[in-house]
Amino acid sequence: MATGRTHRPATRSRGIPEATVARLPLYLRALTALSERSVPTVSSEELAAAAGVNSAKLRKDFSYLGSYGTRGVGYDVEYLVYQISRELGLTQDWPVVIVGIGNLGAALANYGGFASRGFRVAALIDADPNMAGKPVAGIPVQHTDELERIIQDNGVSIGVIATPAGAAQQVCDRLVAAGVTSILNFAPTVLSVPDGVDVRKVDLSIELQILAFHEQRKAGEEAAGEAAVPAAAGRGDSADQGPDGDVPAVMPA
Ligand SMILES: NC(=O)c1ccc[n+]([C@@H]2O[C@H](COP(=O)([O-])OP(=O)(O)OC[C@H]3O[C@@H](n4cnc5c(N)ncnc54)[C@H](O)[C@@H]3O)[C@@H](O)[C@H]2O)c1
Repeated sequence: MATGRTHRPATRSRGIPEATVARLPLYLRALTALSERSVPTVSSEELAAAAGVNSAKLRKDFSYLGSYGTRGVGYDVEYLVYQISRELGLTQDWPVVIVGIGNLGAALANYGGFASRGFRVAALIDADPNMAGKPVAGIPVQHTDELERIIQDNGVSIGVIATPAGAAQQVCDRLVAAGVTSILNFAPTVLSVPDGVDVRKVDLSIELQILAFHEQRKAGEEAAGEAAVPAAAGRGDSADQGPDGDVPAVMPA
């Protein structure tokens, strides 16, 4: 999915630009696949192709990590997995709470990809008293009355909001007051948060709208009988993957 920006400045820890941070998960996903196939080294071109990123951009991104590869050999896959995981803070376990366990919240709770990437679902929280105690993905749903205690007991710093839009700001305020400093917001609303709290917004309908824009443009070009537009000039090697180039589907908060 595609990344926009958080409420943090464009440049963050140790001078790594936000756009580079947004691409690190793409490299990590490609590198993990190579690691699972026991591939020891990879060239910047191969890795860039696997991650869907331009290779010059990849080399620049890795230079921020102090990783330059070896000429004629490429990058050491296992070391890069470690380096990127460390940079992203994935070498530690992150307890996450999901608030709003409807269709989307339940689907997220059932998604195995969080745990395998170090994000443990510590609790599922919903305002519906009829859901309290019912297991979703093997975890009993807890009532919102318990929200503050759950956050504190589990040392949760990351919250996922999957409530209706009208409830999202209030849920956000409670999460922040209880100590959450990073929020992944699926509700179609703009959240306001104090300084120091990062919000990332996921909106699949916006991604579809961007694709619709490109579809419309392609149709227009065909109708005008124009010569085929090279991929890099038309939708771009990155423009079709998100607002910030080759980055995942999360929008600015
Ligand atoms: N970002 C995306 O791409 C995307 C995709 C699908 C849905 N959504 C959004 O995700 C949200 C959830 O969608 P859904 O289909 O799962 O809805 P849903 O109605 O199935 O579930 C919402 C859940 O939130 C709970 N809830 C309501 N108010 C609450 C509160 N104050 N505190 C805690 N829980 C509360 C409800 O009891 C319900 O269980 C909606 O805002 C929807 O627009 C976003």
